[in-house]
Amino acid sequence: MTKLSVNVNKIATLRNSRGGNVPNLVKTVIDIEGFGAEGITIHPRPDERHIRYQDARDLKQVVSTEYNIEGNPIKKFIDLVLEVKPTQVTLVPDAIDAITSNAGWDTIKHKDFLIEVISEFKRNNIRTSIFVDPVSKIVEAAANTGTDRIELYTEDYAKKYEEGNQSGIQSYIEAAKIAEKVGLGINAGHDLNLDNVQFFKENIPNLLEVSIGHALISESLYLGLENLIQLYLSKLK
Ligand SMILES: CC(=O)[C@@H](O)[C@H](O)COP(=O)(O)O
Ligand SMILES: NCC(=O)COP(=O)(O)O
Repeated sequence: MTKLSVNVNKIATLRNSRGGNVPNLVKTVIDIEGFGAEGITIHPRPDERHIRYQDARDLKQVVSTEYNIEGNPIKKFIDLVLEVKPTQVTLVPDAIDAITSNAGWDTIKHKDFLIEVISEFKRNNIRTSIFVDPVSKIVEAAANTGTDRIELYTEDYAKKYEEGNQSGIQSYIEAAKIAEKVGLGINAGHDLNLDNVQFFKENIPNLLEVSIGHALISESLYLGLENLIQLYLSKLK
């Protein structure tokens, strides 16, 4: 069973674009869970361009499924996560000016740092996951950090799948086998969508969770527009 965790960064992006509180992030999250999602993911960035640190606190009051907070473990982020105490923290090595996450951890080079941060979260009973590329030696070394899980960075898979190249899954299959061997749980995310998620799941049977945001929110616009246009037309008759 693979859990679907909905990343709601883009709901916050839309809200922030106008000021005010439309769409209402808290209400949207309650509804997303009501519609069956099994988790909520947020990725507060230091400039708070979408999720604000206060959103992370507000959502803690309403999330009733798995609450996953992703981000680069700078001090401000670590303090926030220790205060909010989500179900899971996912550590991502984001550059400060990154438009979106674009690389996984080097678990060999940053082993000592990761051990230190992960042990602090685990002392506080927060499950940990680290964002990694599907590279055998990186996944193997992830086990030395003490993390509970890895999140496989799926942009490369998604890009190749869109080009019709299904062999992009191979490195993920290898990575998943190694993760299982060294006792790590497996999550996945980035650019997963309605077209590519099933093939990924079918090939990674021990996949515990996917977090999906950008495509899912975009798809919800496309899938909702026809209905909504009819509703507006009926008001304007
Ligand atoms: C780690 C990851 O792949 C996602 O959290 C992604 O980076 C979403 O962040 P943005 O919504 O800021 O692009
Ligand atoms: N961890 C990945 C995530 O939360 C969502 O990434 P994306 O679907 O917005 O690319």
